[in-house]
Amino acid sequence: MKKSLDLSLYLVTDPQVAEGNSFLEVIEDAVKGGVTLVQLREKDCSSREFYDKALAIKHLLSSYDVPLIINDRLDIALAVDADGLHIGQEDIPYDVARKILGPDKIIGLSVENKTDALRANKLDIDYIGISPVFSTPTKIDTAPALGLEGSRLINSISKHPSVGIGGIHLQNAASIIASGSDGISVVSAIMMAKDPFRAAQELKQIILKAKDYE
Ligand SMILES: Cc1ncc(COP(=O)(O)OP(=O)(O)O)c(N)n1
Ligand SMILES: Cc1nc(C(=O)O)sc1CCOP(=O)(O)O
Ligand SMILES: [Mg+2]
Repeated sequence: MKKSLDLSLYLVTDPQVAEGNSFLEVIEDAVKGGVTLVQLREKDCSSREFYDKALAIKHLLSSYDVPLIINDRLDIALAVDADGLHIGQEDIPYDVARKILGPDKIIGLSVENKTDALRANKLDIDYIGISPVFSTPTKIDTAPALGLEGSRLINSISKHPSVGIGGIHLQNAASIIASGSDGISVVSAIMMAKDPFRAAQELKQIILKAKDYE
């Protein structure tokens, strides 16, 4: 059965964490602080390392009932029986991913402009990542930043739930919800925080408050 999806606070991992913190502890603290979904994103490691990390995180998240999404790698998602896969416009096509993963897995797709959003409306995806809302040093090969206007436009034409991604932190998290998204997706605001539990807790409070105003 497909895991229920709460996009409110979506943590996308990065192997780099603040000094003194360990990768798995950051993820666990962030989940304890209110993260509702975790994506394992690895760009520079071996397949074996990716697999081992995915297995460890899956084990960790199973006690919190938080779904694990794998970035890019359909093979790893299958190998660890992850809850889903996130694909971008240059990744494996949606149809192939759905055919191999089946109807019970979560599939997320990055949407970088209006055309992507209209195409995505024809797909049975579970959410879109509005990509990027603000520019970010975390990922340098992004499409141009959409801004809040772009995020609002995409949400107005999309039939799918959405998260904003790119440059999101405590000060602008509420504006993402106000632009019509169901949640925020962050890397550095949690992975690089000295206290990831507190960072997640503060972001979550802001999101829940912003949702109350919707
Ligand atoms: C939630 C979410 N949204 C967008 C992305 C970006 O995916 P993609 O464009 O495939 O880029 P990479 O992350 O693979 O570099 C994402 N990962 N998560
Ligand atoms: C993984 C990712 N994808 C993006 C996109 O726009 O598609 S931006 C991004 C990194 C977001 O990192 P931070 O929260 O540190 O700004
Ligand atoms: Mg990708």
